[in-house]
Amino acid sequence: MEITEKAPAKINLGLDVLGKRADGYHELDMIMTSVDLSDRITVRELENEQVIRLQSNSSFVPLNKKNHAYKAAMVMKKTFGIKKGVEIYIDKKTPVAAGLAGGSSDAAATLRALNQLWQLNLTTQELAKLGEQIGSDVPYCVYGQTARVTGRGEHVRPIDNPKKFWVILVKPSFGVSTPEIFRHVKMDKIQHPDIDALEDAVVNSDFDALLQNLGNALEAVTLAKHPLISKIKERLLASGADGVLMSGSGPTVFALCQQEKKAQRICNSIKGFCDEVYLVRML
Ligand SMILES: C[C@@](CO)(OP(=O)(O)O)[C@H](O)COP(=O)(O)OP(=O)(O)OC[C@H]1O[C@@H](n2ccc(N)nc2=O)[C@H](O)[C@@H]1O
Ligand SMILES: Nc1ncnc2c1ncn2[C@@H]1O[C@H](COP(=O)(O)OP(=O)(O)O)[C@@H](O)[C@H]1O
Repeated sequence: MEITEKAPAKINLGLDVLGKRADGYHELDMIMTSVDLSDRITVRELENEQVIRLQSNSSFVPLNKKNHAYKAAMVMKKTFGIKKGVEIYIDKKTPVAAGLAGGSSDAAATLRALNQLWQLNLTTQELAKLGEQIGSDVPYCVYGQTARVTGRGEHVRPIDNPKKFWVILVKPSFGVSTPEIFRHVKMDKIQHPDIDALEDAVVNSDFDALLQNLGNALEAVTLAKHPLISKIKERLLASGADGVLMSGSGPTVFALCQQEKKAQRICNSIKGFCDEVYLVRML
């Protein structure tokens, strides 16, 4: 038997850093949303073998136990004492180390797929709880859609039926290490976005208020190391984008648009400036 699950990329419409915790992680307050740029995870039972075997079309993902999909399978096997082997194929579409949670989403999709393959009947909440062992973004990726996410990333409150916008993703050619960006956070320098106001804007489908309240406390930290991100933001604004922001710890920048034609125009004009540009929609 073989099961395929989609692993959509996420963007952070808002990200606030509230403080550093005793365990070294940071307390966050975020509004996250998934977009229709997705990897595909296919799991297949291996006969007479207990191993977790990984394959991918991408040379950018580790094909070993460091892979988030591998970790997800290992957590499932250990937690439920499963003695079966599995082959996991990662069809990679989301750029790696981009602030789009590609690896976390692969882990979440692997949890969902193995839940079916091994007939475990786990709920979304139970899968998200298992996801905490793999990475901070995995619980959100188990839920997907749009959500307010707090704590280290383990508290996920879905926001129902938000209005869907067009999203232009612009990924510079370099990647960014999330731990390194968090290491450079100085709490007394952080600019705090208003995440309550942002949630109200999302709930009320108020596009103007949404644009006013887009904000990412990590943006200034990553910008200081990578000035090209500022240039991309300027270019997007000059091309007519209404609101632009860096996603997560970066370096991907996104722009939001209500109309497809305008989004297409902005997308075309930024393509000459940056190689990796995607026109997608909120899920
Ligand atoms: C910043 C965010 C925002 O959505 O996204 P990305 O930029 O990675 O996509 C996430 O919080 C990233 O989540 P994830 O990439 O799963 O992080 P983890 O693997 O758990 O942690 C990697 C490292 O980031 C730091 N970290 C992560 C989460 C958090 N709440 N506080 C932290 O300080 C820690 O140094 C940790 O060792
Ligand atoms: N399935 C996977 N897909 C992408 N990256 C992975 C995966 N498994 C492990 N990684 C590693 O995780 C790191 C972060 O990758 P990714 O999840 O794409 O970034 P981000 O958290 O910035 O969105 C990379 O260094 C990569 O080597």
